[in-house]
Amino acid sequence: MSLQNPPVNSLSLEFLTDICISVEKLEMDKTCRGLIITSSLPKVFSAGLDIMEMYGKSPERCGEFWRAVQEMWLKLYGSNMVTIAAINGSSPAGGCLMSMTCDYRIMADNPRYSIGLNETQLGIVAPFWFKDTMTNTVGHRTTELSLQLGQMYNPAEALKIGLVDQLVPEDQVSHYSHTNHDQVTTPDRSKSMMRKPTIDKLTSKREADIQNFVSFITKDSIQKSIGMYLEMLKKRKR
Ligand SMILES: CC/C=C\C/C=C/CCC/C=C/CC(=O)SCCNC(=O)CCNC(=O)[C@H](O)C(C)(C)COP(=O)(O)OP(=O)(O)OC[C@H]1O[C@@H](n2cnc3c(N)ncnc32)[C@H](O)[C@@H]1OP(=O)(O)O
Repeated sequence: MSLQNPPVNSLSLEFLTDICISVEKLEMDKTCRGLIITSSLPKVFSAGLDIMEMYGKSPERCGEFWRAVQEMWLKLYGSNMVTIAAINGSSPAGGCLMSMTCDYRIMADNPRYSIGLNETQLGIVAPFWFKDTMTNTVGHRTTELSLQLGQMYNPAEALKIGLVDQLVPEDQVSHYSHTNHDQVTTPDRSKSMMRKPTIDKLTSKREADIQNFVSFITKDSIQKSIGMYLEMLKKRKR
């Protein structure tokens, strides 16, 4: 599955819905042995959630958006397929979350790229299931530090903390993803055993999580922070 939503593969409601439909189709295809997620765009795996979906939108729309974010996570984290993230560009926030849902992460060894949960930099708190996914990937202490600082990691740092499993030359990300994938032929039942408690936690609190998101994101102070962050993104470009 090659992500293609220019300019930066931001995860809008529409794009998330497309991703969920694609994953669902693959999940039902008995001939499909697994999934490699990568990006068709240069330099960016995914810029994370589409910030415009969280800025100036109605509570109803925000709720619909958040349900789609949850759905993407539930489908990928709970997938019966062997999943590999072939991270061929930067992957902040929701992009990092998406790659952490996979069984294995291969990243292009380009020091210009970065990956991490940077929500704190936007003035927002990472939701509990983002935090749980990171804890399951890199451990409690690293997650605590990482979330408090909104830390982004270059590939070498990401490998060191275990946020990615392997670094490869930029032009060989696809090759290594397929080679690794071929070595794992059957999805292991230990995957669902390890992930079930985290998945059950969100499933049981799904509606409350949507309500929390909507009331948090529509607050004037949070809208102001997001607006300032958007301005900063645009200025940085010039
Ligand atoms: C009680 C509490 C309960 C619940 C809590 C609720 C919680 C809220 C949780 C919300 C969770 C959020 C997770 C997220 O994913 S938020 C998104 C975070 N993403 C980022 O911060 C990424 C920002 N982008 C970048 O760093 C760079 O763009 C990137 C490195 C990805 C690529 O750099 P490049 O130089 O190639 O491109 P740019 O010139 O920067 O960008 C091109 C245009 O794209 C726009 N852009 C970038 N990122 C986004 C985005 N995520 N959403 C929307 N638009 C984005 C950027 O502004 C440029 O636009 P133009 O200037 O061309 O118009």
